Amino acid sequence: MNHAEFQSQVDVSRETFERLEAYVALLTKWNTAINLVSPSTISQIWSRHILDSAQIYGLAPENPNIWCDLGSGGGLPALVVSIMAKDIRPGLSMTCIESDLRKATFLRTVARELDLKLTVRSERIEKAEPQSADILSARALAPLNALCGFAKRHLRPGGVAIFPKGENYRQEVHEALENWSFQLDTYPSKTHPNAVILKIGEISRV
Ligand SMILES: C[S@@+](CC[C@H](N)C(=O)[O-])C[C@H]1O[C@@H](n2cnc3c(N)ncnc32)[C@H](O)[C@@H]1O
Repeated sequence: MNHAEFQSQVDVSRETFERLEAYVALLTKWNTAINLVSPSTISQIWSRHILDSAQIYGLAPENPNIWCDLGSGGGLPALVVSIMAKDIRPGLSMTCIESDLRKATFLRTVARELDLKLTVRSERIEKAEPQSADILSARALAPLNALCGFAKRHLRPGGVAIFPKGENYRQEVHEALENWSFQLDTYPSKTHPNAVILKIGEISRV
């Protein structure tokens, strides 16, 4: 995908697009050794992964300071968000919690090469020190019920969680509401016809 094609979907500067290209090159290179994304999706990496993550950034409230991404894997959406924020929200600091040591090394390598304000905690989400994040994200990590428990630990009061979900999201919301109450906004995904992005706040146990 070139800058003009990407720009037609998400408004980013040429410098930001070039950083995204550098990230895609590293992800593609490392993916031969570590399974960061499914190898079958590498040929559609821009639509399946980069645009999919970029739309999460687009739903973030104005001026967050602390963004925490859980189960970051190969950096989706954490690295995409961090790259997009670099010039326009320089105050944003990203923390990734990723227990797999090799993936954590990849995240740190990209952050260093692209000079991103990003910290990696290679530990379990359940054990990591509470992050008091303004925004929490998690892509392809766990059912919503479990994500609400993670959010309770790592989101500050008044913070917002952004979770992309597949077509079974209604069932996940139904199950989560047995244990949690929350405020929910649902946005259609721009990259998958039946997928959505859930934006959740005011999470508390029922
Ligand atoms: C399916 S991958 C998704 C990765 C990335 N978010 C994406 O969308 O491509 C889930 C990731 O979460 C990490 N993970 C799963 N459970 C975890 C836990 N309890 N604490 C920390 N990391 C965890 C795994 O190591 C894996 O890298």
